[in-house]
Formats: sequence, C-alpha cells, structure tokens
Amino acid sequence: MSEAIKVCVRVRPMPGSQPPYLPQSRTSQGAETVGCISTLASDTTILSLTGPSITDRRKNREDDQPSQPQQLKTYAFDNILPPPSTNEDLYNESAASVVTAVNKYNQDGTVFFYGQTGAGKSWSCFGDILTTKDLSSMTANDGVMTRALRDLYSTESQPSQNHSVHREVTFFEIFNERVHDLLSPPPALHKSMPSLPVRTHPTKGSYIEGITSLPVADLASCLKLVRKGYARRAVAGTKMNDQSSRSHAVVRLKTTTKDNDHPKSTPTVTYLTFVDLAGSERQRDTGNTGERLKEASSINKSLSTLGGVIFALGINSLNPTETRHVPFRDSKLTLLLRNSLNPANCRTVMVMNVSPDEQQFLETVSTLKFAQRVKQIKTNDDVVDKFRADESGEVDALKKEIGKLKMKLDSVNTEVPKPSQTSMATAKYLQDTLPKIERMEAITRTLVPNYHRRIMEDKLIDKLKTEKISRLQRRLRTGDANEEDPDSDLNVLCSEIDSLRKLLNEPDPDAVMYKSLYDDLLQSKSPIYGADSDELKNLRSLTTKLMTENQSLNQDLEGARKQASEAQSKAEDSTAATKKLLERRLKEAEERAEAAEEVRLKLESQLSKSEDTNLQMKSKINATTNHAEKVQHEYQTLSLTAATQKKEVAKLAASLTATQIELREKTKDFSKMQREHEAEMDSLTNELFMESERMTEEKGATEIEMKGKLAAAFKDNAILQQRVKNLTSERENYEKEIKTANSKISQLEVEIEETKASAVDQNEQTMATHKERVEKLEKDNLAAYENAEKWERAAEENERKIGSTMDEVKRLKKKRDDDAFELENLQEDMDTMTENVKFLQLQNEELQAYNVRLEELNNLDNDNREEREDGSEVDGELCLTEERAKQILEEAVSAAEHDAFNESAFLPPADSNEGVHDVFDEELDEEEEEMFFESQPVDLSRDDENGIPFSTPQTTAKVKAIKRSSSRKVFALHNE
Ligand SMILES: Nc1ncnc2c1ncn2[C@@H]1O[C@H](COP(=O)(O)OP(=O)(O)OP(=O)(O)O)[C@@H](O)[C@H]1O
Repeated sequence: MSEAIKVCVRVRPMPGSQPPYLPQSRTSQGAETVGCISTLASDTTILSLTGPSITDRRKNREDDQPSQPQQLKTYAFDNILPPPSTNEDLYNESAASVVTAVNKYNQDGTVFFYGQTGAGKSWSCFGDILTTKDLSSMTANDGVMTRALRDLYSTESQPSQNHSVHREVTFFEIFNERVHDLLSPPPALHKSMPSLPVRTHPTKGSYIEGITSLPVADLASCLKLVRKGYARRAVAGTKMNDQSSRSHAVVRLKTTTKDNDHPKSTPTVTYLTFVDLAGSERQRDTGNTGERLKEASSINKSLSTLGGVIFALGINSLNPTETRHVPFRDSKLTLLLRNSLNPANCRTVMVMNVSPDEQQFLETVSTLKFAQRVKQIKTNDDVVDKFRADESGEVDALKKEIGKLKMKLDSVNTEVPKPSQTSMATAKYLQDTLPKIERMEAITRTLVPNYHRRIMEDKLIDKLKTEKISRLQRRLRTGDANEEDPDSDLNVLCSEIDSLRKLLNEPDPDAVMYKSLYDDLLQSKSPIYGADSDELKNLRSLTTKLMTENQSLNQDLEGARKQASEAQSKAEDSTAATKKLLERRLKEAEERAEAAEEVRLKLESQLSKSEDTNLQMKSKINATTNHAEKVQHEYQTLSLTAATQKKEVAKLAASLTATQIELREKTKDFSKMQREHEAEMDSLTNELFMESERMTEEKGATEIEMKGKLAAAFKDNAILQQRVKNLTSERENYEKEIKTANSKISQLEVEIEETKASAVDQNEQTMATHKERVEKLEKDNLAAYENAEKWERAAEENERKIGSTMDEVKRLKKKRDDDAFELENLQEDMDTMTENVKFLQLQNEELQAYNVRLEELNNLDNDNREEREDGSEVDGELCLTEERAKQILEEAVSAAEHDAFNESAFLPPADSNEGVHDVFDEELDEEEEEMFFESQPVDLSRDDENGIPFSTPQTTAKVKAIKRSSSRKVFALHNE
C-alpha cells in the first residue's frame, strides 16, 4: 500500500507584503515563521500552525478581544513550500512528476489547486498568463500549468518516425453547477453563457456533450487558447479577493499517440488535467450578499461534495474489504473528475494553497484537514481498478500498467551502476576491474534480495495480469477471429509484459557476466590463462608483479574492508536500532490499529445509533426546512404587505404633503389676511376711537356695540391665531410622526431584508453543510447534536424576529390608522376653521361697509352743514297744494328711511352724489333745486319710528338726499 495522491502545501506570502517575502522570524533551530505558519528549513515536509485555541476563539467572538496564540498542531505532507517559494519551485515539487508519468509512461495525470478564496490557487496554476505578452518564452511568474505544458511539448513523446502524436485541448468551468465551455465562441450581447449537459456513457464514463475540443499542435497555440478561455472565466471582486474566481476551471489536454510500427494497434490516449477550484469562503468574512452569496453557496456545496468523495475514498482504502459508496454523482465537479480522483487510474497531485494570515486561521486549518484526508487515500499496486466499469478500457489499463512497470524498471536500472567496457587481456583491466567486481559483488549481494522481493511483488501483479489476459484471450477466442494476429493489441501487450517480466526476473546480464569472469579469474580456469605461450609468460610475470602489487592493494583493500565492515557493523547497529524502533513503532501501530478497530466497532455501533439519530435529524431538518420555507413565504407575504403599506403610506404622505402645502398656503393667506385685518382693525379702532369721541352720547350705544364687536373680533382673531398656531404645531408633530413612521418602515424593511437574507443564507448553508454534518455525526454524535441545537436556536431566533417584526408592522399599521383618523379630525378642524375665517371675513366686510357708511353719512352731514351756512332760501313759486306736497314728502321720507336703514347696501358710495344729482342736473338748475328744497316744510330734527337719529351729519345728509328725491318726485308731479 502506498499513498495515492501527492499533497504539496503552498503557503502564499502575507497579504499586503512585498517581495522578497522573507520570513518574519527565524529561530536558531532553523524554524521560520510567517503569520500563523512555521516551517523548518531542514525538513520541508513539516509545518506547524499557531493560533488561538477553540475556546479562545469562541470567547473572542463574544467579547471581540485579541487572544493569546497557542501552539496548535504540526502537520506532515509530501512537500511544504513556504514563501518566498516560486511557481518554479512548486512545479518541480508537484506537477513535474505528473508530466513524466503522462509523457513517459502513458498514465493520466491531474493537478488540483485547492484552498480558501485568495490563497493563491489561480496564481499557482495560471501565474500571470493574462498579462504575459510572449507566451512562447518562459517567465518567472509562469504558473504550474504553463510550465507543465511547456515540458510536455518539449520532451520525449514528440512525433517521431515510430509514433505520431495528436493533441487536443478543452477548457470548461463549472459555475453554479452549470458547465460553461470557455473555448466556444462568446454568446451574443446580453445573453448568458449556455450550460452544457453532462452525460454518462456506460463504457466511456461521464463526459460533457458538445464541448469544444481544439487541436493544439504546438505550445504557443495551446497557451493562447488557454489564455483566451481563462479571460472568459467568471470572476468577481469580493472582500477577500478583488479578482475572485467564482467557478471551478478545468483545462484538459488529450494526447493520442499512435504506434506507426503497429498501425492496427489501438492508439494510446492520455489526459493531463489542471483543476483550479473555486475558493471556499465564509459569508461572515466575505460579507457577500445577493448573487455573490448564491455563488458562494454553490461553491461551498461542490467543495463539500469533493470532501465527501475524498473521505469515502480514504475510508475505502483503509478498509478494502468493505466498499463505501463514493458520492461522485453528487456534483458535476466530482462526476467529471471521477477518473482523476481514482488513484488506480491517474497520477494525481493536490496543491493545497493556504494563507499565513492569522485572520484566515480557521480556513487554513480546514484546508490542512482536507489535505490530511487526501493523504489517507492509499493505493494497493496489486489492486486493479475496481471503479472501471467497462471491459474495453482494459487494453488501455494494461498499457498504463505497462507504463507503471517501465517506470519501476527504470528506477531499478538507475540503482545498478553499469561497469565500463574494458579489455580482458590486460592486467590493467584486472586491476581496474577487481575493485569494480568487488563492488559488483557487493551490489549483486544487495540486489539479489531486492530482485527477489520485487519479483515476488511483480509475480503477484503478473498473476493478476495473466488472469486478466487469459480472460481477455478467452473472450477474444470466443468472440473474435483475430486472436492469432501477432499485431493484435493483446499480443503486443502480452509480449511487452513478458519481456518486462523477463527483465524483472533475470538478473542484470552485465552483472552475471562480470561475476562469471571474476570467478574464472579466481579459479584460473579461463582458457586464455591456461595456454603456455610467451604472451602468457609475459602476462604471468606481469600478473605476478601485479599480484604483489595486488597483494599490497589487497592489504589496503583489507584495511578499507575493515573500515567498511566497521562502518557496516555501525550501520547494522543503527539498522538494528532503527529496526527496533520500527518494530516498536510497528507494535505501537498494531496496538493503535487494535484500538482503532475497537473504536471502529464502537463507532459502528454508534453509527447505527447515529443513523437512527440521522433519520430523526433528517426529519427534523426537513421539518425545519419546511418551516424555513414557510417562514420565507411569510417573509415574502410580509414584504408584499410592507410594500403595499409603504405605497399606502407614500400615498398618505403625498396627500398629506398636498394638504400641508394647501394648509401652508391657506395659513399664509390667513396670516396675510390676519395682518391686514389687524392693520385694518387698528386703523378702524383709531378711527372709531376718534369718531366716538366726536360723536355724541346718542352714538354711545353704537360705539359700545362696535367695541363689543371689535373685542369679539379681536377675541376671535386671538382664537384664530391660537388655532392656527396649534394647527401649525400639530402639523409639525404630524410631519415628525410621519417622518418617524417612514424611517421605521424603511428600517423595518431593511430588517426584513436582512432577516430574510440571513434566513436564506442559513438555509443554504445548512443544506450545504448537511452532508458534512451527517458524516461528522458518524464520527461525533455529540457535535451534531450541538449543531442541531444551534440550528434550532437560530430557527427559534428567526421565529422570534419574525414575531417581533410582525408586531412592529401591526403597531405601525395601527399607528397609521390612528394617524389617518387624526388627519381626518384635523381636516374637519380645518374646515371649521375655514368657515370661521369666512364668517370673520364677512364680519370684517360688514364692519368695512359700516365704516364706509359712517363716512358717507359724515360727509353728507358736512355738506348739509355747509349748505345751511350759505343762508340760501327756497323760493315758493311752485303751484302744488301744500297738503299734497306734504303727503308725498312724508311717504317718500318714510320709504327712503326704511330703505336707508334696513338695506345698508342700497346707499351709493361715500364719495359720490351722482344718484342724488342726476335728475336735477337734467331738469333743474342748482338754484331751482335749492329753492325747492328750502320750500319743503320738513322737520329735520325729529327721530323716526326706528329711533334713528337725524341730527347727525350723516342723518342730515340722508334726509337731504331723501328730500331731494322726494322733491324730484313732487317736481315731476307738479309738472304733470
Ligand atoms: N505565492 C504568491 N506570490 C505572490 N502573490 C501571490 C501568491 N499567491 C497569491 N498571490 C496574490 O494573491 C492574489 C490572490 O490570489 P489568487 O487569485 O490566485 O487567489 P485564489 O485562491 O485563486 O482566490 P479565489 O478562489 O478567490 O479565486 C493575487 O493577486 C496574487 O497576485
């Protein structure tokens, strides 16, 4: 059993730091620290993480205090690359071996880039491909993918006479569980990228229907296409990364190699895949909402499925007897990369990108835990792919197996130092050869058990292969006449396997040859040395000489051997100690395994219990999900109601504003009128006051009445002013209330939105982490209970929030109704006020008219007085009987008096006497008229029956007017 997936951890530089990205501290033992990550310069497989303890973290979350760092854990992986590691370093440690496997041994290869958002996955994979101008020449920031492609194109399996190579590239992304072809022509403007369907073929496995696969003959055209596709990838700015990839991007290069020597043979197809996964992200850190949140939820879901697949593969490889279901089908990512995750099929490397930033501590822990799970996946070289469903793929698998065997053979061959070709006839050769032979002997001694072990291992593999081959042959024999075709794939494969087997079974021929030579030499059985010739004599003397030299050399050699044996014994001691240590460790491991078995049994029983609990939990979660959906529905209804209410409130506010404007206008008018009124009142008061002083006591009653009216008017005016004031302050209060209500409504809406978003977020997150939780439940039931409780608490909290929100909405509704009612009342008050104001206006007008009338009367009285002061007399020339004239005059006076005092509007304006003079102007001259008036025996000092005084200037004027009109009538009668 060996680890199937190589895991390299790449630590990015501290965010915001500048090159050369040196460690922040370095201890005397060589430990280098950047942020929360420490590494050893002497051991690049160990990493330790320092961070706050879980309790500290919880505490910090509550009281927001910085915590004391604590040593947390040390992890071991295949390779750790702390800053300032370059993309070249990363390539050499990760993808280089994958390229070799693809290129040299026809294996499939995949490189994954995993890590939280902003940890440097895209940087590690693609480097600065978007900004590099010349793609054909290498730059320092070339990503791992670029370097791998460069190596692939430049090395062995280039087209040759024997082989023809054809390469095609595909580039797609998985965005929100939709597969987008990044090499297809872009969609029309404002149209979204079409989603391609993923189909599963019974023999070919899963594939994308209609994906663009473009031939790429050289590196530059391949990189150009990748760059084009990469530029079209879905990215968006988040709080954690301003160019965050929102999708999983997969670049796949298919290489088809045809063997020209065997044109009928099936071409070998290999895939080299690069997967830049979207980064896991926590909503709390990114602060994502809306579309970004939806994307994050989809990313987390597919990563969680990937985790589930890795977990199941790990469990299966730990316990090969039972096969746990591997949920490849749960996401498009795992479905399409199923082959890449199968260690029997593919050489896979995972680059785990982490950030040393203390703020990202939890994410780093989570990535490293994921990496540990990946490391749990083991592969047994004897185990043939149990995932492969199709038998037609077996030829391909066998070819890949040959690749593996070749790789092994290569590694074995490189361990054997080859002796150089030398002449056998010279002693020099012997001199040179002897120590070499010695060494060869030693090597052979060590190699033989190795060979034996390997032969045993490979025999096992061979057994499986032979079984497979005979099965295949049987099938071919029964179904295909081509069985004897020496060119058939199977025969080619068989012969290749046989030759490989031979190579593995037979000891190195050089070693055997040198060994036999050496033996011959030692026993002097070689025919060359047996002949008694001069050459031999010479050789013998030379040999004797050499032998003496050799003896001394042998002595040296003996010394060296002694030293070597000492070193060997030391090495043996240390080996024994190591063996002991290993045995102790083995024992410990066995004990641990036993303990683990016990735990497993316990866990199994717990598991069965957990499964019940799971079911309960699932039903609970379903119920809660239903409840959450209901809540969501209620939210929507609430939002609709809130929107309607908002509209109503907006309408109300608009009508209120209109009323307010109207009110303001009216208030303005009222204030203006009031001011005018006050001014008029003042002037009227003054006038009245003056007038009242001048007026006699008979006018007192009128004056008092006037004053009373005036006082009443003042009072009304004061009330009006007060009312207007109250109204204004009421209006202001109402405006304030409306404002508060509006702000409360918008606050409420924001709260509803937030609660809705957080509920949706919680729902999605719960659904996404559900599977993981269930698995966690299997491990730790208690933790799951805690989670469930937390979840329930969150749901209760939601319910409580909804309750309080609904109460708030109800309260606001009631408030709105109250306000509407208050508004109606205010409107009524306003109407009453308007009527009052109208009434006051009328009163005002009456007062004005009265004033005018008073003035007029006054003027008339003055005129009258002036006329009387003239002393002119009326000539009695008229031939009208005195009695008839008196009668007519009395009738006219009475009618006029009635008109004058009951219909105040009947009087002409104060400044005009037109009505009086008209007739006279036409028919009598001034003198005649005066004479006529004077002749009339009217008592101007008497009161009429209504008690109206005639002795005032006004009454005098009135009477004079009456007299005139009467005279006119009398004159007319007289003329008749
Ligand atoms: N090793 C590194 N050296 C220098 N800069 C780096 C390194 N790793 C990452 N960065 C920088 O950090 C930024 C974020 O890296 P990148 O976009 O590769 O992250 P990511 O893991 O792909 O994030 P996301 O999942 O959000 O797409 C980039 O601007 C990149 O330049």
